[in-house]
Amino acid sequence: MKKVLIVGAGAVGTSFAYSLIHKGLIEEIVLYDIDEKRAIGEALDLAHGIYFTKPVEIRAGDLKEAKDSDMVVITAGAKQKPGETRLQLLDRNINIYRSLIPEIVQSGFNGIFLIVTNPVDVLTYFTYKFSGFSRNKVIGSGTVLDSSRFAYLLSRHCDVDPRSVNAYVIGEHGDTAVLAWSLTHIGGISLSEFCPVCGKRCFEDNVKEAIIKEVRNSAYKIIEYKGATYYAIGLALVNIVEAIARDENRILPVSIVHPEIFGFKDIPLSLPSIVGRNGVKKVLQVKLSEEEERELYKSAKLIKEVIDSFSSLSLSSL
Ligand SMILES: NC(=O)C1=CN([C@@H]2O[C@H](COP(=O)(O)OP(=O)(O)OC[C@H]3O[C@@H](n4cnc5c(N)ncnc54)[C@H](O)[C@@H]3O)[C@@H](O)[C@H]2O)C=CC1
Ligand SMILES: CC(=O)C(=O)O
Repeated sequence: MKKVLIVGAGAVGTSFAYSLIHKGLIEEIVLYDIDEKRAIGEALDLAHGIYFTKPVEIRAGDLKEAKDSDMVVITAGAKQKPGETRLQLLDRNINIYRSLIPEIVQSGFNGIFLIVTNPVDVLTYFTYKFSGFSRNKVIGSGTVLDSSRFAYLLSRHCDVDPRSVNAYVIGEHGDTAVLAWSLTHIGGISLSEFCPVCGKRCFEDNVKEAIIKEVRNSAYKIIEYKGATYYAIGLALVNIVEAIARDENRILPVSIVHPEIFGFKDIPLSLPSIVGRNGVKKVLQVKLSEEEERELYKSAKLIKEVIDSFSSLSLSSL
């Protein structure tokens, strides 16, 4: 892949850029921020480190740079204050997207959007609507980060490397995120079979509930302690970009706008999906437990309600 434009050179945008320059996947990285000086300063700081990484050109630029970019990754916008939900950011961040997306499309951009700004699912939906792009080319980072948090916690409980844990969080990247225990495997063994192998019997005693709570509350805790989350999402974004750049067909729980889920039309949420050069190639039909299905329904219903309450307002300005 040749060129990536990062829109928003704040903590998330620059953590992503910092992780990306170590990979040697991209020839050119351009940082754009409404705060022009910030973008120039961050690009220079990163560029001075290229001596120690892989060859890449990194510089600041404007939105016209989208024209020949393969991907535009959008991290611009407000972040949560301590205690604030992701959905509470929508009325601020929708206005940014309403102006950014048409400008990016008008540049002639024809690549893949990767949406990161919160609430990520709802903004993935509005990017899809504002851009007119096909569903597979408008991707939200979705629950890729939540899934890595889930795998990390399981790896610590089960005393195995997180990379040997296959775990998915699906649905909303938010308070209704669904931990899909029934899809979880460790070294190819389902969790219920792994427990007796391990012998610690740690999934008795409400440990499951504690893990669900910890995954859903991770962002709140980190924001309370240090103001924002950015390193893990930066790495998660590199994982998604790598799957696209190398046409890997990697299975990732990214968010796209699904034509219909539970009878709700045009619903953005995350399900395990095959990701390659053209974005999402296929969404997997996963078999969930009844409880997980109920939780996923709740997640879809909430997203639908939020979209409906903003739709007339936001789409009328197109
Ligand atoms: N999807 C996910 O898993 C995650 C999403 N996030 C979200 O990412 C977003 C960014 O977070 P941070 O980087 O920590 O915030 P930040 O405040 O450090 O950076 C945001 C940047 O956006 C820029 N910006 C604002 N309006 C703009 C516009 N119209 N055009 C270009 N740039 C503009 C600001 O100048 C600032 O540099 C937040 O919405 C946050 O909630 C954060 C972590 C994980
Ligand atoms: C902020 C955010 O969305 C996260 O860290 O999950």
